[in-house]
Amino acid sequence: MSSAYFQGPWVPAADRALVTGGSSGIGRDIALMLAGAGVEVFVVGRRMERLEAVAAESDGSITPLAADIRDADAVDAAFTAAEAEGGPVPLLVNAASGAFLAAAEDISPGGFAAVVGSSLNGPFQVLRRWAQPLLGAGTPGAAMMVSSALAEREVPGAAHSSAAKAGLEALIRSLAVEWGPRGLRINSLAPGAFSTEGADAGMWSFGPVHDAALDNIPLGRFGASDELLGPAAFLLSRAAGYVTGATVVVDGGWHLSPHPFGSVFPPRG
Ligand SMILES: CCCCCCCCC/C=C/C(=O)SCCNC(=O)CCNC(=O)[C@H](O)C(C)(C)COP(=O)(O)OP(=O)(O)OC[C@H]1O[C@@H](n2cnc3c(N)ncnc32)[C@H](O)[C@@H]1OP(=O)(O)O
Ligand SMILES: NC(=O)C1=CN([C@@H]2O[C@H](COP(=O)(O)OP(=O)(O)OC[C@H]3O[C@@H](n4cnc5c(N)ncnc54)[C@H](OP(=O)(O)O)[C@@H]3O)[C@@H](O)[C@H]2O)C=CC1
Repeated sequence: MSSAYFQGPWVPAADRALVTGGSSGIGRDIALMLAGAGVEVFVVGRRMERLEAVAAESDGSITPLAADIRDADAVDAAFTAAEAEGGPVPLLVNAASGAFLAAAEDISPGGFAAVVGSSLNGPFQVLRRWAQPLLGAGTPGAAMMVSSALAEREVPGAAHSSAAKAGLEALIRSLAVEWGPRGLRINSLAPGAFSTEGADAGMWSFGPVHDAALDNIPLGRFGASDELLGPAAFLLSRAAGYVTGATVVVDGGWHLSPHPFGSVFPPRG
């Protein structure tokens, strides 16, 4: 995985990065890609043993830091640890998020809060804490928030998640305008269907959802991880120096489908 993604003008915009959700799936792939390009990477997630496993795959350039992004104090502690030796961390990737499929009337207040907390409130606390020292020092930086193609569309069974991700995309537009004049770029990457541990367990292993996705994705298949890494590398590189407030959708055209999930609806209970 590797520095092959960073060539020519596509060099990383900085040499230190913090990646939330870096212990699994999309965040893990991005963390390893950055480390392969010579970037010092801090990976954040709730379970330390999974973070340590990713760190062990690197040559010492990945440091694990356990935190739940819904806990502002824990987020602060993770950034403080990352900043202890090299100062503010100029590159941020927020891939951490959680969701489950459920009919809207079966989503409890606690369930709605858990999903919005990890997909909107938590990512805001991460962005805010990341930006504070950079703004204070006048150091340029670039953030890439992992959104979802479902932010743009109706998705039965994911009312909480689609609302939160749409909020996340609105948030990055506002922050791009507030912080752009002070040197920070803020963008989002919106994946469609990618097989990962978390998404397979929570979504794609549900047969009707998997089949409805395949029926409605214009390119007719799930994405391969390297098809997300290229766009991610671009947003995190100097080549994207004039790109901010943008959402790059990588979904094989799925969000353009008239009815992205057909008539599928998750079972109750
Ligand atoms: C064009 C279109 C393109 C669309 C193309 C894109 C499609 C999107 C595909 C993928 C999207 C992804 O996000 S993939 C990433 C998936 N990865 C993950 O989800 C991994 C992380 N997941 C999680 O952490 C959990 O799922 C999550 C619930 C969010 C947080 O966990 P917590 O431990 O904090 O929470 P818990 O204590 O377990 O639960 C909190 C509350 O949520 C409720 N809850 C939990 N699971 C529930 C469930 N299955 N059904 C109902 N309710 C549930 C509990 O009952 C609690 O409610 P009360 O008891 O009432 O309080
Ligand atoms: N795969 C797909 O098809 C799609 C994915 N996405 C988005 O891509 C991103 C990555 O998803 P994916 O790789 O599939 O999922 P995974 O479940 O495989 O990975 C999720 C990662 O986030 C961490 N994480 C989850 N919740 C928290 C939290 N509250 N605080 C800190 N870390 C957390 C997990 O570690 P731990 O559990 O130990 O905390 C893990 O490292 C998410 O934002 C998701 O919404 C969007 C559309 C489609």
